[in-house]
Amino acid sequence: MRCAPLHLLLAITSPPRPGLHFPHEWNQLVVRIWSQVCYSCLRRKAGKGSDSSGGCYFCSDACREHAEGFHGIEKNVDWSLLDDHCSSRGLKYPYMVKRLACMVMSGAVGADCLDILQPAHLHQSTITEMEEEFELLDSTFRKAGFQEELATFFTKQWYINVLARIRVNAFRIELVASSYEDLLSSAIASVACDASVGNAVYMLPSFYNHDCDPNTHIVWLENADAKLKTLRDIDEGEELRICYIDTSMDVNARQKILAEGFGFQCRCLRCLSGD
Ligand SMILES: C[S@@+](CC[C@H](N)C(=O)[O-])C[C@H]1O[C@@H](n2cnc3c(N)ncnc32)[C@H](O)[C@@H]1O
Repeated sequence: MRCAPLHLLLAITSPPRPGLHFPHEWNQLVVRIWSQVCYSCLRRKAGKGSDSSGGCYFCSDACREHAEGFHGIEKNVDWSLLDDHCSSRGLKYPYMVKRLACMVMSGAVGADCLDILQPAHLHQSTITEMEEEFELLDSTFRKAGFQEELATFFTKQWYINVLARIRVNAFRIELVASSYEDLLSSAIASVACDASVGNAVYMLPSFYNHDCDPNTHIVWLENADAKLKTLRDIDEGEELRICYIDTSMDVNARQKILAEGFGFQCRCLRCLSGD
């Protein structure tokens, strides 16, 4: 998790303040977890709505068009083995690699589109797990007849490289409820799927470093469009930093989570002062 949960309360009780806006089109990858949100942009389904695209809800024609290429591939594949694998282990990121592979096959993005992002440092045991996941995804695609489309890019190394970048740079998206009914639905969803409606990798926000006393935070109100808001006045030239974890923990707990979850030793001023 990369943003402190505090933003949920702030956003409900105060009107949105102007901030830097990262529109949905800037996302390389958005994957939903909760089915009650738009397949493409993660906007919450209004009322009962209708699933008119093979059980998938799209909030607008624009979203349907945006997803046309990768959805066209995804709906022709039997994902049950991957679903079993991920749900039994609580994994979400393999779904992002799967989505990226479908986007590459449909020509929406290049296979190297995430290469600019910093990868996670991986232990050999993690690489072995990723190799097994690759085999599973590869055979799933092949069973569905996508051999030719995979041939140009889909290798074990590609899978590991992409997943290593997603692990460090993906945001967990929690949408703010806009009505009491929504709030109830969110509560149910949070029990069922860990409060998040999806995950996304954004290009520019991936370059923000972490700080245990951040000067900005990222919020989502309606969909996967992200806003960067300041938490205090920012001096000219000051680096914008967000927090990747819950910063209410003590320095040892924070360092442990950042080392184990993100693979780095935090060198922010708060940590350096031992606070
Ligand atoms: C999402 S990336 C941030 C952008 C990255 N610095 C870059 O140049 O692309 C996260 C990585 O940045 C580095 N990083 C971020 N915040 C840090 C901090 N407070 N202390 C030390 N390293 C940090 C770590 O290597 C971490 O894995």
